[in-house]
Amino acid sequence: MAAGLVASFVVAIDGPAGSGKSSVSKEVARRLGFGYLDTGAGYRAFALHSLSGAALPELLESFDYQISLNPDSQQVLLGERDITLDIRGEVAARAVSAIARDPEVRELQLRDARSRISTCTQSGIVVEGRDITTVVAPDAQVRILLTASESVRLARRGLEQTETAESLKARDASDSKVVEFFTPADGVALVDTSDLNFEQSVQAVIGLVEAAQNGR
Ligand SMILES: Nc1ncnc2c1ncn2[C@@H]1O[C@H](COP(=O)(O)OP(=O)(O)O)[C@@H](O)[C@H]1O
Ligand SMILES: Nc1ccn([C@@H]2O[C@H](COP(=O)(O)OP(=O)(O)O)[C@@H](O)[C@H]2O)c(=O)n1
Repeated sequence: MAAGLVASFVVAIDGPAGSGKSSVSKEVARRLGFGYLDTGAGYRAFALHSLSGAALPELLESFDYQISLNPDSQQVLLGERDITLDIRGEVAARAVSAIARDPEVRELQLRDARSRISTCTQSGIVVEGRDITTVVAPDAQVRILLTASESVRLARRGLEQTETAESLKARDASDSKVVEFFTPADGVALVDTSDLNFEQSVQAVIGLVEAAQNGR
């Protein structure tokens, strides 16, 4: 375990937008009875927080953020405000990559994610984002890079209609300058979901978890 992490069994999943990280991680967590942490939600919440126009030191100081670790009911709060739906919108998507480039914001999110992992009361937790396998939980028992071809990812997002193709491509391009999530780091398993349906993707991840649990 990396310093500060005490949660029992950690499944770390990284990958670009639309690869299936959130939906697959949630379902894996449900089936295994694990907690689920969407670290992108923290960056998206900070992006909405930054729209107040305050300077960065003040934004870092006043960021009051909560997220549940329950895969069946993900509630996100900024202070008293419920931003569960707002963080998925185009406004947050357009603002988030610039925010995610700032080292102080990344440090705050790193501490936040590690603290949530360490307080998870389930037997394990699935944590997904861009730098989980490399920075947040490099010593996780299972480390996976979930990918899919760009056309497949755009089609999946198109079906959801949460973000334009241009915005998603710009976000991936900007994000990949900050952290590497197209090529697996040493010891990270690559799961390409381009030709897998949802259930096959879930099974691929569960298979890797079971192999690690059985010491294979
Ligand atoms: N392997 C898959 N096959 C088909 N659809 C998938 C698969 N994985 C995810 N999806 C669908 O694609 C959409 C985007 O997935 P999502 O989990 O939000 O990706 P990410 O969190 O990586 O951005 C969702 O509607 C999800 O149900
Ligand atoms: N571990 C993480 C998670 C998200 N992020 C940033 O937060 C944004 C939103 O992440 P997300 O996981 O909600 O995005 P999707 O993959 O769901 O589209 C990303 O575009 C990155 O800018 C990050 O930098 N590091």
